[in-house]
Amino acid sequence: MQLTDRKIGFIGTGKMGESLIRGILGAHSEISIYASDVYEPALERLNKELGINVSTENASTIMNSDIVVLAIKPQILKDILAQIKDDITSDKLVISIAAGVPVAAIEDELNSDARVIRVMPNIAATVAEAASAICTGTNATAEDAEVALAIFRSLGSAIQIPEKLMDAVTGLSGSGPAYIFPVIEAMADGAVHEGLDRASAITLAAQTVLGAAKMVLETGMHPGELKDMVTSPAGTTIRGIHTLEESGVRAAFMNAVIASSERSKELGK
Ligand SMILES: NC(=O)C1=CN([C@@H]2O[C@H](COP(=O)(O)OP(=O)(O)OC[C@H]3O[C@@H](n4cnc5c(N)ncnc54)[C@H](O)[C@@H]3O)[C@@H](O)[C@H]2O)C=CC1
Ligand SMILES: O=C(O)[C@@H]1CCC=N1
Repeated sequence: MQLTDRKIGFIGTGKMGESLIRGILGAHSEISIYASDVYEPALERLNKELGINVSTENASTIMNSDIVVLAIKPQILKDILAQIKDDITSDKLVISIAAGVPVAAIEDELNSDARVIRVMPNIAATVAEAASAICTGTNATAEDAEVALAIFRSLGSAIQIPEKLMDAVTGLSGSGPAYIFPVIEAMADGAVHEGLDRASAITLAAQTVLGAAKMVLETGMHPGELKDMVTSPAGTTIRGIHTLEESGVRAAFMNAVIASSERSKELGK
């Protein structure tokens, strides 16, 4: 299966649509991308910067594409599906990235033979480091799942999961970059407090998060074991860890993931 033979269309070129387009072009510069949005200045900018085909007509994007990515807000998805229903023929694969919206709710708005896949990517697709999960709808074939996995693996990592776990993934990796950006900023703030310049502090904080993540992924070791490798008896790190534990940092992060997952469930109702 050659991804580069497929034409990919985006309905919605906001933050996530643009992130995915940039990521895909970074991985496969020769792929044909079509995109539509109601906001013309964004389309013009993307056409100028990335050379993609743009239109204010969703029907035009769909007509030109084999794969149609729905990158619009969950709250307007139903209305847009009603508008594009008859343009989505069974030869097209529909990929929805809308948080919370179940595949069945999308299928209900389209013709009965529509091939639908639901994906939860994240904003790090922009730099080909997204963490994505996919699940398939009633008519999506095994090849469709392979195509979706190939697209999202070219933007980072991607796994296939049962749909009932999509809300958990949304709370974890879909929203997760936004939990970590303030962590990087706050760690840098601490070093600025101690006299380091802002730019160096942000670079060191970000590289520290990147390096820690890479160690978890590449060594396969448990994060707790890796933490112990840094923590010398009566050293500096255990002092910092003690302070974090006193602040309830673990409960705070667990609660963030749980709250976000709950919101994803609400969006699906
Ligand atoms: N921002 C993120 O990090 C992530 C977002 N998502 C999902 O991606 C989807 C898009 O989210 P964002 O990009 O953050 O929102 P956004 O608001 O930045 O982008 C939505 C875009 O849809 C466009 N739009 C509105 N009406 C339209 C219409 N009738 N036809 C075509 N385009 C139309 C808007 O002009 C806007 O550019 C949402 O469903 C969200 O749940 C999923 C994972 C991560
Ligand atoms: O905040 C949101 O609703 C979207 C979905 C996951 C990340 N951003």
